[in-house]
Amino acid sequence: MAILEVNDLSITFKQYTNGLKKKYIKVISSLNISVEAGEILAVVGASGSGKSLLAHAILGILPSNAKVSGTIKFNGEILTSARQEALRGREIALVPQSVNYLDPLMRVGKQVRTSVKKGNEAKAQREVFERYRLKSDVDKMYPFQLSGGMARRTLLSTAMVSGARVIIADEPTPGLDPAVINEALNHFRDVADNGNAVMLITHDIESALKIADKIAVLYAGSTVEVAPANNFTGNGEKLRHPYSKGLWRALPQNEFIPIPGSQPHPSTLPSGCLFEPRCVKATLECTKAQPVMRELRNGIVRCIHAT
Ligand SMILES: Nc1ncnc2c1ncn2[C@@H]1O[C@H](COP(=O)(O)OP(=O)(O)OP(=O)(O)O)[C@@H](O)[C@H]1O
Ligand code: NI
Repeated sequence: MAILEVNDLSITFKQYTNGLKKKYIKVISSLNISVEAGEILAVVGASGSGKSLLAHAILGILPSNAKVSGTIKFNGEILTSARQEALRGREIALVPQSVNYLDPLMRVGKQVRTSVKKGNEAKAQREVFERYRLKSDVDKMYPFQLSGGMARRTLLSTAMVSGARVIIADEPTPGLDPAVINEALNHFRDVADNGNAVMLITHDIESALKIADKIAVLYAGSTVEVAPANNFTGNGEKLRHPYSKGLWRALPQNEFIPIPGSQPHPSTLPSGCLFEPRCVKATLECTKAQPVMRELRNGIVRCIHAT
């Protein structure tokens, strides 16, 4: 059974334009993902595709002007806001994208110790800092005294000591040196191998492929494909969606040819398939409705033409 399951998630923001006119912007539409115990799901997609909002929706930390529909389940049970609050930091932990999430007024060693829910706090904190190469003088520092990389390693440590069943890491590694990136990736693999689930949000498909079991590709606020990691190979011939194939081929180590056009802004989404305006396979049918997610060759895809 999936530990974490997101079904048909949509998020709309209510905004006031000048003259106090209300405007609704749909930033996530009909998004589906699930992660099983023992699994790492990597979530990839361009900037603005909705990766962080997905993470914040699961944690229940969206801004108050966000309207959410669809269901999010943890351990088979619906995550209500009361449950989200009870589980946050205990059963579901976040490695936030921004280092501003550190408490500016608390020494970082203490911040990490506070996250330890079981066992010896001091021991767990020192061990995780050793793992991330943070010397003992860092324990007593305040966030403003840390470099960007040290702050990231502190955020990683905070989530890793929590003992959570689900770790959601939102771009956890930018600015870290390759040895520490590898350490963090191996640590995620260990956490998953111990029967937990990891959702790794990243721009770095290459790194994600080293450890992930499945990759979910987001486009303009929706999932277009979820595929086993080993499908990201060769020319992308094993992938199902034209966007996933394009994203894969656009990598510098592959053909390095970008997909023409750009991802639509949430305020001007196409009415049919969200990728239709840029898709070489598009037909009139594609402009009519957003395709549903369907199973195909051991993965899922949102495209009527995928084979
Ligand atoms: N509070 C908000 N109000 C209105 N729109 C928002 C808000 N927060 C995010 N958005 C919009 O929602 C979309 C998705 O944002 P999100 O931060 O989830 O993207 P992302 O995939 O995490 O991008 P990145 O890779 O740059 O971190 C973007 O178009 C963004 O402008
Ligand atoms: Ni983000």
